[in-house]
Amino acid sequence: MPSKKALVRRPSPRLADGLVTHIEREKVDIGLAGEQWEAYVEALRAHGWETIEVEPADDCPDSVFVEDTVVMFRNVALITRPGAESRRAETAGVEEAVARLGCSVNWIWEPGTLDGGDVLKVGDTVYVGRGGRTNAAGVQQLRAAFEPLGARVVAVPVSRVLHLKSAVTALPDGTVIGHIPKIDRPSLFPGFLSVPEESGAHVVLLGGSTLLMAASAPKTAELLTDLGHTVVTVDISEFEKLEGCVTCLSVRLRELYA
Ligand SMILES: NC(=O)NCCC[C@H](N)C(=O)O
Repeated sequence: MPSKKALVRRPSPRLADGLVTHIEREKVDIGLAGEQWEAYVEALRAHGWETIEVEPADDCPDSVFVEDTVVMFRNVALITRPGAESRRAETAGVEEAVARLGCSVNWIWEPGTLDGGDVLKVGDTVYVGRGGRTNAAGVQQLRAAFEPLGARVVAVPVSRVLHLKSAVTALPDGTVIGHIPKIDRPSLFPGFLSVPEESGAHVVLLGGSTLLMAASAPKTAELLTDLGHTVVTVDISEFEKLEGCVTCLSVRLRELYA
């Protein structure tokens, strides 16, 4: 039976100092962020996910965005080397957490850089965004780690947003969804559905046809509901101010070998 475990990481008290690259900095309400994080974790739990808290990294403002620090393929955890130097200290605690879960651990090495937010898995196809955070060496190392396990790694350019998954994610049937103005090459994705809002491009697959989405994309929620999906929404406004989205607040572990 597939495991439904998800890694999450409590926000740092320094969250408000998190990086912003493609948007204007706005004041983050740290108290509200904490409440929104609890509600996000509760939404995962309510849909059958066992959440595992990675040791907090209070000195790392962006540590709540745990998805960027590790990429899973089957039972292999590829610990990243984040493109932003200020985020590199985040990986140690995550490495410990995945090792404890029995994952086989592999690493991105210098000069490679790669953020988990740049990796979108659709079945055995692994799309990797080559952009501001992930470099060519990082893409090569991802290929070397996952292609021998049966992955087909497809590199795609990303220039308009922080990460590939800021622009596109995928529905349970494999359809890639995205907001066209934010995508460099929509034609690279077979089975593409355009959505009306930028944050509508971000879905977490909770199981079956249930999707977790940000409350900031009501038109897309309506569109996806009309296509027969069940949409669960959470308000993540404080994380969106730091270019975070629903995907980056957890790492879903579906194929643990245990
Ligand atoms: N995967 C993601 O979408 N991560 C969001 C990271 C946001 C953080 N402020 C950063 O710039 O690294």
